[in-house]
Amino acid sequence: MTTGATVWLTGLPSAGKTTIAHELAGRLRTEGHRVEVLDGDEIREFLSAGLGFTREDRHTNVQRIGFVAELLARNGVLALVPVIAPYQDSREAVRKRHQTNGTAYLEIHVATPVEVCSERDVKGLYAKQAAGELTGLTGVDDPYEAPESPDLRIESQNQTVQESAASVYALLSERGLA
Ligand SMILES: Nc1ncnc2c1ncn2[C@@H]1O[C@H](COP(=O)(O)OS(=O)(=O)O)[C@@H](OP(=O)(O)O)[C@H]1O
Ligand SMILES: Nc1ncnc2c1ncn2[C@@H]1O[C@H](COP(=O)(O)OP(=O)(O)O)[C@@H](O)[C@H]1O
Repeated sequence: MTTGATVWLTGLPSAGKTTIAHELAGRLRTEGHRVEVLDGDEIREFLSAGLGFTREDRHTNVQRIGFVAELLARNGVLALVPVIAPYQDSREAVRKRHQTNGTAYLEIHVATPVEVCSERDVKGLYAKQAAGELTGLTGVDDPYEAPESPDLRIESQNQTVQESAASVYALLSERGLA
């Protein structure tokens, strides 16, 4: 069985987490790795149905995803997790769960500045917030606690999608995980 790992991509809405995860997943699958992308939106439709965006609900969401990712990773899957995870203590709890089980865990900060994210505005959330139709948007009127020492920081505004995905791939390779 190949070695699994959780690769958590944290960052603001529209930072590029999902795009990088899918680009990387394609490359890893081509090479024969077993890969799952635990997409935030999908998880919220099923595993976390009914949860909102309060601090408590976001924490619960992140712990559930961390639990599933660890199970997958422990069984040889590369679990790619493009989920905001705005709170340091939530992310730390997920890291600890992996550590306790001896499962590899990488934290990638997709550190695209909020100005760039709000211009990309893939889902129109920044526009909605600006129009007063939405409150509690991460990075605008809700907290985002940036990781202090992630395993990798990606400045997606200065790179192509392929370059960003390649930098995560390089890290996995360096750690003997790809
Ligand atoms: N208020 C608010 N704040 C932040 N994000 C919001 C909000 N409302 C809806 N969304 C959309 O929900 C998507 C999934 O969020 P996550 O599960 O990744 O968030 S969290 O970790 O539980 O905070 C998240 O997906 P991404 O854009 O892919 O990051 C958002 O598009
Ligand atoms: N280097 C890059 N990495 C990732 N996305 C990028 C990059 N450069 C531009 N983009 C664009 O930014 C947008 C990011 O959207 P998405 O991946 O849905 O963000 P998130 O999942 O963080 O909300 C996409 O339209 C993508 O094509």
